[in-house]
Amino acid sequence: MSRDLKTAQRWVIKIGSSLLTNNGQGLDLAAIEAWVTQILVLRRHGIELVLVSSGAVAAGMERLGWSTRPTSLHQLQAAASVGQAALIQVYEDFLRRGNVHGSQVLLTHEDLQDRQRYLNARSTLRILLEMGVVPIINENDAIASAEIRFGDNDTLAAMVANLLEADLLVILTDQAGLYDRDPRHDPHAGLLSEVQAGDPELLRMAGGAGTMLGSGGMITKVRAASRAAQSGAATLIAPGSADNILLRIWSGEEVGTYFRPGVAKLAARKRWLAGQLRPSGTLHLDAGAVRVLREKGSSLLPVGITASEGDFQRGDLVRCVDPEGHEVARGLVNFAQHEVLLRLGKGSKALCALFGDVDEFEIIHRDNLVLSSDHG
Ligand SMILES: Nc1ncnc2c1ncn2[C@@H]1O[C@H](COP(=O)(O)OP(=O)(O)O)[C@@H](O)[C@H]1O
Ligand SMILES: N[C@@H](CCC(=O)OP(=O)(O)O)C(=O)O
Repeated sequence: MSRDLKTAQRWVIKIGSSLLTNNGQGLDLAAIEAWVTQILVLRRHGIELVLVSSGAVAAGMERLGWSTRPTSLHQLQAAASVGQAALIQVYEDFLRRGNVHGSQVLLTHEDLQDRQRYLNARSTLRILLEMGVVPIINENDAIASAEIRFGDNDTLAAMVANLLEADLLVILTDQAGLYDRDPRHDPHAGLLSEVQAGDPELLRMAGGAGTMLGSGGMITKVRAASRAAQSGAATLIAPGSADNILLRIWSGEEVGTYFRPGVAKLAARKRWLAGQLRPSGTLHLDAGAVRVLREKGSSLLPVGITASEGDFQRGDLVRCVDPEGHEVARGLVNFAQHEVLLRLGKGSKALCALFGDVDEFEIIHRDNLVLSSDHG
């Protein structure tokens, strides 16, 4: 069966507005407690979890005593700003029961478009996961203007799944999954158990938001599944209010709609990386570096680099060539050209002597490195 979720190590879980609120009147604390309790169990099973949570506007409206959702952007932003604090507090309180910390990460579209900010967000999230923290992500509503908004959190969650190369994107919503037509409008709608991410037919089945609370509806979820598949993640759209839903997903129960990513994760990831950008520089490697890259799949360290050409910045794509000038790999650099030049050929001791306590040695991390034979 293709729903082999036991091997999924890194999950992004998106909880939608339609689920998080008590009919728009503040947050549904009992529901949040139930998800966090399951998240704590999953963590004990070694799963890394990132939450993408909506609910800031609804929580803010309650705190401010507003009974109807404002229409002006600035009022919505003000409500989100007040509510975001409440939202994080609620998650943190429940997580603390399991001795786990939550952290707040607020993103705008621009943060993930700009390569440098993209890499910074990626590094921070990775460190948080290494530390065992559960990052809780939302759109930075207070400052996001119309042009730089994600708008719905489905898109944001898919981009986070790409960013972290998650294995699984779980989109919890107020329906049992994706139906062949909107079940709110047609009682004969049939639930789809398993589909292929990126199948254009699915977009015709998916409609807009079901309630005033949600934004995006199923269309943005179906698109999110295609986007997540680009870096090899499977997506599951599942009923967030069903009992123990996250644990049932983990145990392999066939709930919700499963979107097969189509290609193997590594192949997808490599195609994604290789197709992303044009190389803006070249790193010349010595024979030892070429060997460990090829044979061990190692990260590229400064010690194996003999020369660096081009005008690249942190996050840019560069080519890596062997002593004969043949391309052996491509990857995203952690340093700009002038910083690479300072590090050329240096081992960790020399780097520490120069830069003090260094926490990032790799010029290209192995997850950001694609051997040239892999992408043809
Ligand atoms: N084909 C479909 N299958 C299931 N739900 C659909 C479909 N088309 C539209 N919808 C609507 O999408 C809604 C979920 O999206 P949305 O309201 O944005 O929720 P969320 O806040 O969880 O993102 C459902 O309540 C449903 O009415
Ligand atoms: N960022 C907004 C939520 C946006 C939103 O409603 O998205 P969705 O849950 O996809 O319908 C908030 O926290 O209120």
